[in-house]
Amino acid sequence: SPISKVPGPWYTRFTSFWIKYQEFTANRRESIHSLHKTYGPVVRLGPNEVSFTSLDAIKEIYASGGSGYDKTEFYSLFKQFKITTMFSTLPRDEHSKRKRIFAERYAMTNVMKAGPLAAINGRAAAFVSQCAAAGKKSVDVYVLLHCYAVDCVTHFMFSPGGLKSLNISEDFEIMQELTYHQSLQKSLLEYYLPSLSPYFPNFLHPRSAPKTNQYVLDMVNQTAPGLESFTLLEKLKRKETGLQLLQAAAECKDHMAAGIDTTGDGLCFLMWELSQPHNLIFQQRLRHELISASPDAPLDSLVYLEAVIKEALRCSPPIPMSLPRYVPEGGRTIDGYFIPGHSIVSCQPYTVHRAHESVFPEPDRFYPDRWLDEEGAAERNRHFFAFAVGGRGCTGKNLALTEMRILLKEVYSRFQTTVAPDMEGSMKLDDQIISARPEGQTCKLIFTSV
Ligand code: HEM
Repeated sequence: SPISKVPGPWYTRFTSFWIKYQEFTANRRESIHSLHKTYGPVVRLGPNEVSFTSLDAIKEIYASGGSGYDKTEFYSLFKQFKITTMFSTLPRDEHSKRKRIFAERYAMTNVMKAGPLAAINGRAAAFVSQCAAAGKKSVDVYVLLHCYAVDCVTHFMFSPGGLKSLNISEDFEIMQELTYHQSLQKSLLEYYLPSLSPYFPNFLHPRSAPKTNQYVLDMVNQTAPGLESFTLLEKLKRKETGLQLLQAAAECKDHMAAGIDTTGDGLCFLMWELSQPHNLIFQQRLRHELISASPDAPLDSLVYLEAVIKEALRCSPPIPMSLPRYVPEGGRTIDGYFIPGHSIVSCQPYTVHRAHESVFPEPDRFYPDRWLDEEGAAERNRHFFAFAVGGRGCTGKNLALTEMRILLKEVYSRFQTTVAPDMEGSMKLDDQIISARPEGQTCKLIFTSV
């Protein structure tokens, strides 16, 4: 195979066992990263799989023809209620039809309407009041940020039926169900051994989420009028979308899952970084900008706030792993290598953000100020891959960024955060199927009023 000419360990010419083993042991991301350090921008992961890091490869794989190459069956793992959603649709033509339904709801013009903003501001205020109430005691922001993220996304989809997991214990249980699970190996077993899956004993199946399922079905089946006009569900229930109720429910559940760990973990890594003693200087710069900005200044015009957000998502992208795609029929030449049709190709945000030292010097260092320099700004933005790119890039990007901006403004214009003395959990990236979360699933900080 022409893939045997691609650099990589000799055994990857003959077997995909090595990369599957890395996947099962939650080492796929780190292993691919170290292969790129050894072999350069193109590496062979198996007889039929290659990983890339260059901008040209990103454009070809994810943005050629608008949406890039088709997704692989890996994404079938993300079906909801056994139904294929926009995220788990593999062919790009089918995907773009489905995407048209969502585009207007996730556009900045809709996210910035008074309704969604009031909901996000309300949840940010609930977050801040819990931090203030803790006084000198530590606050586990890992928990509260997951509550914040699930509250915001459910308000966006179902208002006035959004969750209040920051305040209501039944809603808190839904957040817990979505956040605390260990399904990496179980999901991979289903993916690699689908025909055996019906015979697996119960403990080998990924944990179900009965409370979440019931909540989403209740929201979708409710017939009483009153769904706010900006909500996703209001759009999905319209006849012209052609969606059955269960399809609408599957999409909503998918967006709920897509919107909780990503935004929650992204904010958690960010606040953790800003709370390190050697990074308090960046926190001070952020606070200075927030306090001195005019109250009417749009949040996306605050350059230091943007720099902090981008730097956190660059260092610890919530979806840091390979986004696999099939090379189209006939094969394609990518970064100078001919790759046959139906081979699997991918780039992983974690490595794209670290492999180009001329664009991001000292790539492992959290250094928001790098985003302020006008020189090289275009290159940095082009290499920013946390939300992916092209037609299959993140649909919820505008919502996620708005949630992040509002929460950070509320927190850092009021408090200084520092690492709590009783913080013992590990903040190492712990890989899940495609996303990664803090290993200890806890992040204790002290909030001191300023
Ligand atoms: C910081 C927060 C977030 C990050 C870093 C992020 C990142 C990403 C990435 C990298 C992808 C592409 C995945 C792939 O191709 O395999 C993606 C897709 C997606 N994201 Fe996000 N996401 C975030 C928040 C959200 C939120 C809040 C929502 C919705 C409420 C959302 C909904 C989606 C959906 C529906 C897709 C699938 C798009 C498609 O197939 O066309 N995301 N996201």
